[in-house]
Amino acid sequence: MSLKDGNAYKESLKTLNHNVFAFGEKIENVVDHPLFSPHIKAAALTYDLAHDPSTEDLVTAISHLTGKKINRFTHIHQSTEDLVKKVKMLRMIAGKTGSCFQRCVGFDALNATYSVTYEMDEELGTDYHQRFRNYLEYIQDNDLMVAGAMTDPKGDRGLSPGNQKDPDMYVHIVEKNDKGIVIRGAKVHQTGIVNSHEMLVMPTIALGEGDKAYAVACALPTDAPGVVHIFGRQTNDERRLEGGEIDQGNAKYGTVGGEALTVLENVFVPWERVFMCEEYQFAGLLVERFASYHRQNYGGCKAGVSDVIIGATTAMAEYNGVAKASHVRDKIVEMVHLTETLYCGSIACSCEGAPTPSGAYFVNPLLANTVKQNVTRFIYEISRLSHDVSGGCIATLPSEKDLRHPEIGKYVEKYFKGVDSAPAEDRIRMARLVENMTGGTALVESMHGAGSPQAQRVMILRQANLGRKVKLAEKLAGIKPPKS
Ligand SMILES: Cc1cc2nc3c(=O)[nH]c(=O)nc-3n(C[C@H](O)[C@H](O)[C@H](O)COP(=O)(O)OP(=O)(O)OC[C@H]3O[C@@H](n4cnc5c(N)ncnc54)[C@H](O)[C@@H]3O)c2cc1C
Repeated sequence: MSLKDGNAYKESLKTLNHNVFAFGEKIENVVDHPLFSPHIKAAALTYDLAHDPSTEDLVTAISHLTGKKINRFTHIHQSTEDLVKKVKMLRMIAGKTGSCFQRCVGFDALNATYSVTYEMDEELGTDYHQRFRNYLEYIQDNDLMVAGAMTDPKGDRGLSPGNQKDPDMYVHIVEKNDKGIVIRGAKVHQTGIVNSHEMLVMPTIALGEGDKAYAVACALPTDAPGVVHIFGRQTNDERRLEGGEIDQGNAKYGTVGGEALTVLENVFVPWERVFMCEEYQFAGLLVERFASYHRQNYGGCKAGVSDVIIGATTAMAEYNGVAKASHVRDKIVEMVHLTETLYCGSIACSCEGAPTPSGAYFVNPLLANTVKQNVTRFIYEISRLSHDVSGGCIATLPSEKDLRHPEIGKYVEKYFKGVDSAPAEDRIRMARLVENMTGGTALVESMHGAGSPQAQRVMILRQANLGRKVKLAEKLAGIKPPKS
């Protein structure tokens, strides 16, 4: 099958029979629904750009399984060049959407599961890797969008999965039979899942022997029987239902990815789609590998999003007549500096990547975790600077309906005008874009997406090799190692 374009992707979603709820209603057609369509357009762009001669080098790759041209979002990294191209692709697409286009989670889940199943088989004599390769070929050949389903609801965070009062707080295996397994529980914050074809389930945390029922990795269609998706609310999402476009800020592509709570109510998964079944010893490795790939992304996509925020902030400074003020220029420089620092980290962790035993390339995990740690701070600072320069109107503007109103529209236009050369509507549109990209849901994604800050600090400490650093210091200080 050939590479899908955006339209073919959207049409393919219409054939899904999935169980999606939003605002207390069952949604029959997510593709044409105003709540979902911005997210779907963002994902569709990842399909269209594979056909654009100016972007196809980044957005396509050659499958190492089949030798066919595939969408990069279904590719297994074969070199550090592939890792670098991933980051460049994410920045390029985010610059066009100004929001999340959702496909990196599944991309990272595919890469992590690929290498970890290989290592499991080597150590345990299982046959998960070949199963996974068959699944991957199916995904690549049909150019499918895969959601990466890691995060469990977790209930009481102070208790392990098996000690929760409600066992469903982590996805677990409730039955094994000759045909497959039955799983139960839920995954939360699932980016793009209502417009994905498949979901790849992974454990959330490292597990001990007592929790082996929770050691499960498997793939299932998003419309499998027993799967229910409950779409999450976002800041100002009801503006999509009002008609008009200015008040949405980014009417075409929305905010963040469109996340859902996905309930798995006794879902059957055939053995050919099961890639971990009780091998608790490998849960931690799968989590860490996925997390590092995912943290690599953030200096790519967030740099692309920041490019748009910097552009919007610069434009606001011009509309306000303050673009030449030295403090404003300095704040814009700081925004650029923070953005490029994020990008440097993502490029560096890619260049410093190395092959895993499976042959798939993995990022440098210390640098990848450092990037994501920076994102939890820098995007907040970039947004703060944007708020500073743009002015209070990003929080107080009247609605588009007031702007268009026959009686009072003239006042909105008159009193929200800045410099004479720019129409008031341009200033209002840009202010709404800043509002959309720098507040609420958009900010929280930078904090918790790909794991909360402490999760990165744990990985940073583990990777930091403090012993080597102590030895460097001891040598210079003239401290002799103890005689053995
Ligand atoms: C916009 C967005 C998109 C996302 N997309 C996806 C996705 O596509 N797929 C997916 O699988 N996940 C996704 N996530 C989930 C993301 O990985 C989680 O939000 C993140 O791992 C944090 O988990 P949590 O939200 O349950 O917060 P919590 O784990 O509750 O964290 C809250 C605080 O509690 C602390 N904490 C948690 N547990 C402990 C503990 N045991 N001891 C001490 N402190 C603790 C944390 O460090 C943090 O400071 C997404 C999240 C967001 C916000």
